[in-house]
Amino acid sequence: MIEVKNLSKRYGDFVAVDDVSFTCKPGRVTGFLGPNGAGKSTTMRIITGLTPAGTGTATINGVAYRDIPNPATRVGVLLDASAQHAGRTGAEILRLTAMTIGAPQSRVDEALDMVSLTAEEAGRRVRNYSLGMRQRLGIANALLGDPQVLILDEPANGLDPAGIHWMRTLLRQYADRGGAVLLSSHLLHEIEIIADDLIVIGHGRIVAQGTKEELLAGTGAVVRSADDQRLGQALYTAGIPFHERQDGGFTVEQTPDVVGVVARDAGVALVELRGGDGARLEEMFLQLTQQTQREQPTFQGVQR
Ligand SMILES: Nc1ncnc2c1ncn2[C@@H]1O[C@H](COP(=O)(O)OP(=O)(O)OP(=O)(O)O)[C@@H](O)[C@H]1O
Repeated sequence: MIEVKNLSKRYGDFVAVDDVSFTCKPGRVTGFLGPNGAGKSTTMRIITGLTPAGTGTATINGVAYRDIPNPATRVGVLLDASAQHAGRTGAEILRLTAMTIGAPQSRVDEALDMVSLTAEEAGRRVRNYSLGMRQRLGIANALLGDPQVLILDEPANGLDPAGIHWMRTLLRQYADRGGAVLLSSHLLHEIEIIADDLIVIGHGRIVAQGTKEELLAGTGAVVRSADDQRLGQALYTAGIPFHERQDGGFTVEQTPDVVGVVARDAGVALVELRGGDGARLEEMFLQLTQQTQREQPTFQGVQR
């Protein structure tokens, strides 16, 4: 189990991580979601002892990472898949890690198998690997010591949709055997596919956390009409809170049937009316992303 308590980190006047607390439980895949620069990597670097915390604590099974003897046998870490030695082959990198952490060499083939890298691919130099292959190699490296906890920074970067599904299966099986996984992503859709629990971070602060079902459930509605101005007026008059959506229409804090009645009474024809599954999370994430980017946000599966 990973426990982060009241973690903060400043760089000069800039607060990169601001009073962050969460736990990652065994048997669960926890997604750490936030736009670029939100503070995900900094938090993960603090958990893995690479960056000192300003205030607060981060422990793995009750112990700070730096105090764990032979940590790779307890915690598998992948923070930067591109940081692997480009001149070595994948197999060489794994053999070296196995030697360093005292894992049997037979574990190299097992790890390659787990990430579906073939013997031929493992024999190639890493400089010739695609980003997706580097991610697989990095995960194999993290799994070598048979750890109970995995910490992966943007592991789905460079994976195609089939690769993302493959990763979900791998991490699901790992969690089902009792492992705890913390993985970060700046893509809502990606994390929706892979994670059981979600922690959403923006500007260094946690803005939402809970199970995926809790966060995606939402009781609201998404509505689009032929006359949004009139519909907005009718919702306002009925005292129902709503927010304009980036892509037109509204996210409404009421059930679709109530919204339907308001629209009917106002004589507004609806183009779309559905339950707000994840709508609030999606909106919140869009806003966070927009605040941290100068250009229009574009990320797959959300922007239409
Ligand atoms: N060593 C450092 N010195 C100064 N600022 C830093 C340092 N490391 C990180 N930051 C800043 O802290 C903020 C959080 O960065 P971090 O890398 O944790 O974000 P992130 O959520 O992982 O983003 P990304 O998805 O882009 O990797 C950023 O604004 C970054 O510029």
